[in-house]
Amino acid sequence: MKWLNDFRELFRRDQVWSVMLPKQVDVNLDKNIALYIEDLNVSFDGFKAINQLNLYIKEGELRCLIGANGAGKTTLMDIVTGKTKPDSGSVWFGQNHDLLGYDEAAIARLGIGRKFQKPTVFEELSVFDNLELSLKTNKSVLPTLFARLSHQQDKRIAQVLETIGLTEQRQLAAGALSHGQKQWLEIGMLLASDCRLLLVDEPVAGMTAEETEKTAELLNKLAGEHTVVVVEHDMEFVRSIARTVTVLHQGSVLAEGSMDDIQKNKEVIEVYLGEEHAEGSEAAL
Ligand SMILES: Nc1ncnc2c1ncn2[C@@H]1O[C@H](COP(=O)(O)OP(=O)(O)OP(=O)(O)O)[C@@H](O)[C@H]1O
Repeated sequence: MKWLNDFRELFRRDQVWSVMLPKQVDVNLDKNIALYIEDLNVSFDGFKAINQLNLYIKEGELRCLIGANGAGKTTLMDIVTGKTKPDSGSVWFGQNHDLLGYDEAAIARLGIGRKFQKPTVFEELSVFDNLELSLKTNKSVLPTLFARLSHQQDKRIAQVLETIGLTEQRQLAAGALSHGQKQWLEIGMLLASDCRLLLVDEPVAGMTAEETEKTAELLNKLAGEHTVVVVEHDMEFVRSIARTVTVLHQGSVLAEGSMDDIQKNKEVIEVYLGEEHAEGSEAAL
């Protein structure tokens, strides 16, 4: 009975109809640059928080942004994610998405995700359910009503659990996780939502030494397949993950290079430790 088989196939438990799938976003990365930031300026009540800032992030790189308090790191992240609109300049994702023309939701749909310092997981829900909620599926009413997890989606969650090292905790309520595990879960939620560019704010604040080490491994693992920008104050951690470090100062890029280069940079030493340390010192950055 062919019609019965066809009917069964159509309503299979793990069936995901095309109407349920989100549209794929095309990001042109031909030039191998994920994020272009040029001549960016933002003032708050006349104070220049971002000042003629230029920054290019390569596709698949892991970049660390450092800078003293007030250097403009958070404001920069706010601009990339659409929370703050700059006074002038440009911000492009790949070569075909002018981010300044998009709102926050549209930027998230492009695959740009942010993890704030404080984890914001759904504490009552299991680790698995948190990830399921983040899957990039069509969240409009009809598909949501009929949606069931497909085999592929199940496999995707299993992959993410493996990547973030929480396979054993999959049924545990997120609220019962340690601080470090919650941070990894939140990174996993960005992965489950098919994030291509991850902006990660102070990931190791409040973590134990062991958790910090695991976080370094995780971020290193993500680079390549994802582009990762990490804002961090913990220099030890930055040294352990960064290939390229960008130092922001008064809303502009002060220096860029390997951690070794940055440590020897006279201007950076002056800014961090004051001029008296600049002479012949490789400051304890
Ligand atoms: N909405 C706002 N209104 C007024 N001033 C602001 C606003 N947002 C940021 N600023 C100011 O802009 C400057 C840059 O702030 P920002 O938070 O981007 O720095 P930061 O490098 O992230 O610092 P921190 O490491 O302390 O988080 C600061 O002097 C801050 O007070």
